[in-house]
Formats: sequence, C-alpha cells, structure tokens
Amino acid sequence: MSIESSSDDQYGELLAWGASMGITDAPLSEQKTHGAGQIGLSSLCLGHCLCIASFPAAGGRGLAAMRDLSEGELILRVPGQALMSSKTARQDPRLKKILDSFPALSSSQILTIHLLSEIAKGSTSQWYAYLVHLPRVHHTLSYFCSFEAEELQEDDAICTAKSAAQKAYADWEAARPVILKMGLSHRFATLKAWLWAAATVSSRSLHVPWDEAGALCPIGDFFNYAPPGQHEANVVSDSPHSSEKEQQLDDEQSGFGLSMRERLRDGGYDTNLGAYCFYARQQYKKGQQVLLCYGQYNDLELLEYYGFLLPHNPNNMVYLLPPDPLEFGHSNLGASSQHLACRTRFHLMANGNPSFSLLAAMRLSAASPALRKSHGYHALSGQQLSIEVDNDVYRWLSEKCQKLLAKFPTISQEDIVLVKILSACCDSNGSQTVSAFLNELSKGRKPFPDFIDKDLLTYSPTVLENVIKQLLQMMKVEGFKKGFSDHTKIAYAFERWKAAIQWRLSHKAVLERCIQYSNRKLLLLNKELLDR
Ligand SMILES: C[S@@+](CC[C@H](N)C(=O)[O-])C[C@H]1O[C@@H](n2cnc3c(N)ncnc32)[C@H](O)[C@@H]1O
Repeated sequence: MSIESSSDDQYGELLAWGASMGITDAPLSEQKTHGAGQIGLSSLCLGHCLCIASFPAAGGRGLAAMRDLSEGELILRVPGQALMSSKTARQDPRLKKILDSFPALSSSQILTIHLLSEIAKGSTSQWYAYLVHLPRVHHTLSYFCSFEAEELQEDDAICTAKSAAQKAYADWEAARPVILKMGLSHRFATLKAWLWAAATVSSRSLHVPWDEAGALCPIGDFFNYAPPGQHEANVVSDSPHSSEKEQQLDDEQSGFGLSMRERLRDGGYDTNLGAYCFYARQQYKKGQQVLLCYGQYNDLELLEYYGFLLPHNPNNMVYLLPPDPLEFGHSNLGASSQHLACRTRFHLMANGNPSFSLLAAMRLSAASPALRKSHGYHALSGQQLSIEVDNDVYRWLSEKCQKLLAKFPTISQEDIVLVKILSACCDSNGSQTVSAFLNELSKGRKPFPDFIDKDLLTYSPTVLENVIKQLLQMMKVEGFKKGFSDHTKIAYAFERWKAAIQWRLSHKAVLERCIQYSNRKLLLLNKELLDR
C-alpha cells in the first residue's frame, strides 16, 4: 500500500474542492456551520481519519485509515449538494428543458447524460475537480466483444454479457438525440463515450432514496469493495461443515431478498444530516484499506456492474435447476411442490454445497411418491428423508456437475495457464516484449519469454498446446490485429479476456467443490448403510 498524502499535488485540488463542498472525514463534533453549507474545519476534506492510497492487489486507488478506526465510527460525510444525480441534472436549466421533452429516458440514462454534459463543460463544471479524477477505463460486461463474451463459456453468462452490450447500445441510441440537442461536441455523442459514462455510473453510483439510478458521490466513491460474508471467505474450505454461516446467509436471503442487501450496506444517505454518511464496518488499524460493502453480488454481477472479480467471493454461486422426479423414476411433483420450485432460488454456493432450497427440491424429487406424501415436509425443513434418497441426491449432484464440467471447451488447468500468461502480458512494462511474443506465436513459434513465469513449463505438453491454440484463436479475432501495435489496446483486451477466464475458472471451481462435497457425502452415506 502506498499512501498518497492529502497534501499530495495529485489530489490537492480535489481535496480542497471537497472541503469547499462540505465533504469531511472530521467527527460531527468538529463540524462548523457556515452559511447554507456545512464546512469542515480543515481546508482539505480528508486527513482526520482517511487518506487516498493505492492498493494494487485490492482495487487500486482507495481510502486508507490515517489512525485506528473503531467499528461503527462515522468516517465520511458527503453533503447532498456535492452529489451528482438526476436531481442535479434537472438543476441545469438547459438540460432540464431537453430532458422534459424525452420523458421515456430512465434515471440511469439521465445520470449518464448529466455526467457527459458536465465533462463537456470542462473547468466550468462545478464538479470539475472531481471529474478529472474519474478512471479512464472500465472492464464492465458492456465492454465485452462477442469473443470475450463467448470466453465466459457458460450459456447464461454469455447471454448476460451479450445482453449488457446490447442494452448499452440501445440506451445510447435512445439518449443520443438528447446529447446532440444539447449541442455537445461529436466526441461526447459516440458509443465509446456513452459506454465509458454508463460504466462510470454503474460502477460508482451509490444508492439514494430519491432515485433508482443512485448518485455519484465524490470522495465517497473512492472506497473499494468488500463483500458481506468476507470473514467466511477466509475460512472457506472444502469441509462439509464450513457452510453453516453461508447456509444461514442463503436462507436469510431467500427469506428477505433485498432487505438483506440493505442491511449489509455500511453507508447511506442520512436525510437528517442531509449527507451521504459512511461508517467503518469493522475495526481498522492505521494504514489499512477501509472498504465498503456496495451490496451482495455473485461473480457475474460484480463483472457486469463493476468490472472486476474478487479472488474469493463468498457470495458467488452457480445456478442449478433441480432434477425432475422422472430422473429418479418417480412421478412428477404435486402442484404445491411445483409452486416451491417457482418461488425459490436453486444454486450451488461458493463452497460447492447446494443451497437449502436446492437440497430440499432434490430430496423431494428423489423420494418415492409415498415417502414424499408422508415425509415431504422434512425435506422442506432441511432434513433427510432417508439414507437412500440422499444417496440418490448426491450421486445425481456429482454426476450433474461432472457433466456440466465436461461441456466446457477448456479445463481448469488450461484456464490457470492462460490467466498466468495474460497477467504477465498485462504486467509487463515493455510493450515490445508482448508484441514480440505475440508475433512469434503468430509465426508458429512457441516461445515463453522471460517475463512469463517459468513454472508454466511444469504443465503437461497437452495443456500448453491447448493454451497456445487459444492464444492463436484470439489473435484471429477481428479488430485485434488492428490494435496489435497499440500496447494499451492489447492490454485492455487482455484484461477483459483475463476477467472472462477468471470468471469461468471460479464457476468451474464451484462445480469441482460440489463434486468433492457430494462424493464425501456418498462415502459417509454408504458407511451408514453398511453400519445399519
Ligand atoms: C467505487 S469505485 C472504487 C474506487 C476506485 N478504485 C477508483 O480508483 O476510483 C469501484 C471500482 O473500483 C474497483 N474495485 C473496487 N473494489 C475492488 C476490489 N475489491 N478488487 C478489485 N477492484 C475493485 C473496480 O474497478 C470498481 O469498479
């Protein structure tokens, strides 16, 4: 972690602007009221308990604790007047007039247009000091080209990625007349500008009660993400008993849906204070990164809305439809059970265990009609119906996951090697080295230059051959060759490709864990049968 001190030139203007807007990390007791706005004591908005810092392994730029922070402490306030939302969009009389003649635009479209219009104003925008520090690049699913979407390798995920790109395109087409009517220069009306602005809104807006698109929150949007259940992520093991807490989360989520997400957020707009308030979700030591929970997301959602993946996401899941009773040679479920099937969510959790609802549905499907009628309620309360039924359930589950894994065009080892190569390419400073490597590959030579980890050679020749095939296939992708000499373009394309591979790897890992879990269950069940 490197702390970029608050007086650092790079953020000096932003921090001074923040203070002038009333943004502050000072305690409420140190707050002074000055005219209509609330101004912090300092000329800079950070420095009491937070500072901007760099965390290359956990989100890049973020906020660090400048002193020990205690759980629940109020650590940052961003007054309503500093936020950018559809409300402030309508405070611009020109934009308001045009927006009024396009009533079909969604809140997100309005916020995206507002962002583009403020950027077009340059230094005359009231948010200028904030806007110049927005990231230039995003890797959300809306940026994925068809090749990158297909590289997710799983039908639902591919469909999600393609839909995200299509939706971004459709949103742009509908918003373009507004942008043109605003008289913004052509570069603000391009699809490229739209994708960037929409991804900025998606990855940085925070929930506000008055608008479903949320609001852009200067300084508050420097917090990087930690998922709810982070602690469980650290203890995820393949032990069948490690899932109790996750099971609880799963059950609670099924029961309360969105309200669970609400509770897990550690910041929110406080109408009494008229400010977005952020609280420390745990104790932090001086220098530690202070994180925010944006909500509960699985890996695909993180990629879709925020453009990144966590190394271990305790909330990842693989959706899995339960078997039809016919697969066990039984008649169909009755109407009430079918109702259950429609209502509940079936998935494997990050540790590979089936969710409560999936297990219940599998047990009902595997039970004979007579057992289902007499003891079906046991399944609905999470209990075993019989050893034989569980035996069928876990055999089905293990085989199902093996079949799903076999459908993927690459195996996990190949994905791991590809990720290593792509990471090395992205991390390598020398664009020439990367280009030279790709050139050699395209000529049929298969070198592994120095910047690529030598331990790759410990993988089997078949794995390496398949990896080379994948790299060559990617190089044929339209548009890639055009950007061949542009290292930045290649690096971005590699980042997205790497994210797609990492996504499928974590998806496969859940299936692999489920196979191990089911097989362990089968061993235990067989032992129970023998002991009987
Ligand atoms: C609200 S911004 C957080 C601040 C951001 N790092 C910045 O430099 O402005 C959200 C974005 O930060 C990155 N990010 C946040 N948390 C992350 C994490 N735990 N790991 C990797 N990237 C993360 C993602 O790119 C995400 O879209």
